[in-house]
This record gives sequence, structure tokens and C-alpha cells, in this order.
Amino acid sequence: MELVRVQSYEEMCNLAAERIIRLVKETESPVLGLATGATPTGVYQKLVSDHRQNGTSYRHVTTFNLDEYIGLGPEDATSYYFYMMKHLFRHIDIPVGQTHIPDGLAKNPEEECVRYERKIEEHGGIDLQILGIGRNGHIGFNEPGTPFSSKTHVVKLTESTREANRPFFDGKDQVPTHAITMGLSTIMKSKEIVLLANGKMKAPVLRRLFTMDEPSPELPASILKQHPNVTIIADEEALSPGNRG
Ligand SMILES: N[C@@H]1[C@@H](O)[C@H](O)[C@@H](COP(=O)(O)O)O[C@@H]1O
Repeated sequence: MELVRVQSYEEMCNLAAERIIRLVKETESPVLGLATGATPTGVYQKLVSDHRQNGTSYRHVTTFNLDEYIGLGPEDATSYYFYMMKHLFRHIDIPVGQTHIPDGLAKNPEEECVRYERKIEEHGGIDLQILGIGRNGHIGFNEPGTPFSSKTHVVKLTESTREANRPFFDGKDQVPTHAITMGLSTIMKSKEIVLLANGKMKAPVLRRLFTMDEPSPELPASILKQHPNVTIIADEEALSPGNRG
């Protein structure tokens, strides 16, 4: 894992956006893996500004999002579908049919997982996957204890994850209890991975990640140590040993 230490959130977002833009410009049919949460919103802002100012086109791009809450659909302001439309897709020229997010309203979520995994494979896998990291070390919604061999699956969210995501909802009881997420093996098949972490809340989990010798399902993000092309872009606060989150 390569670590890139930056001074600010702004700088982190600039670097991540530059990587995405380079891939989009240089590749015939790029497949991007996208994340939600508070962390990547600034990256999407940069992509939108660049699209407006420099005309970078996304007509040839396919995207796959990491996860979606079960029970929330495109019209729900707290769904990840809604988030992606709001922060990115609506502002660039990507055909909506080329964007993929697990269907949180699928009648049979297990079947939806199989369909989603197959769809990623049909597109030849993900070229560049953007990740955030949960305070308990989750990536996507792969909570501690998730097997490293997992494919796209249904997950029961931990109370700490529901609590961490509460600010996006009207109250904790509104936070869904389950989600569909790409599995750890799905994420590991990406050719390149960029994990973003900023702010003091992420300091303890990054510390655990860097000091862990052997990757363990107890810290799902530790699987990334086994991937040949991972860059972690983190700001000073997230890398400060004194921060306890
Ligand atoms: N499912 C998402 C993840 O994809 C995200 O990376 C992580 C961190 O979120 P944030 O960026 O808001 O800290 O937790 C959420 O629960």
C-alpha cells in the first residue's frame, strides 16, 4: 500500500479527482468503482467542475457503486442512488444506463447480489475503485468479521455503522438495518484502488490498519494489504497519532 500524506481535504480530493480524470481521458471504456458517504463528495465536486471547465466527457464511462441500503429507492433522499445523482451523475454527461448501484428495492435481495456481481464481471471488472473507510474498518458495507472471500452480499449493519450514518437521516430509527454491498473479494478484483481518509475521526482506524501485521477480517480494510495497487490518500488529521476520533 502506498501512502500519500496531504495537508487538507481539498488536496486529497484534488489528487483523487486527477486520477479519475486521467483514467477517463486515457482509457477507451473505463469502469469506475464509486463510493458514497461524506468523504468523496469533494472529489465529485472536482469532477463536476472539471467537466464544466474542461469538457471532460463521461459518455464512454461505466460506473459501479459499492453499496446501497435495503428498503431505499431512487426517490429516497437518503438512498445512495439519490446521493450519486445529486453529487455527480446529474451534473456530467454519463448516460444513466451506464451507472450501476445495487437495487435497494429488489424483491429478492439475494438474487440482486448475484446479478450485480455478474454485471461487474460482464464489464471486465473495475479499473479504479474509490473507497472510504468506516470507523470500524469497514469498506463498502463489509463489516468486521466479513470473510475475505465474500462477493456482493446482503449485510446486517452494525449499530456503530448505523450510528455513524445517523447524521444523514432524521433519526437513528430511520437508518436502515440492512444493505447490499460489494464483497471484499469483489473489491479486491479491482485493478487499482484509492482509499480516502480525512479528519481525526479516522485516525484510530488508520493507526490500526498501519500497525496490523497480518490482514484479518476483524479489520476488513486490512485485506487491501494483499492488493498490488492500493494508494491511501490521507490528511494530517487522519494520520495524527494523537487523534482518538
Ligand atoms: N457505506 C459507506 C462507506 O462506503 C463509506 O466509505 C464509509 C465511510 O463514510 P464517511 O465517508 O461518511 O466517513 O461508511 C459508509 O457507511
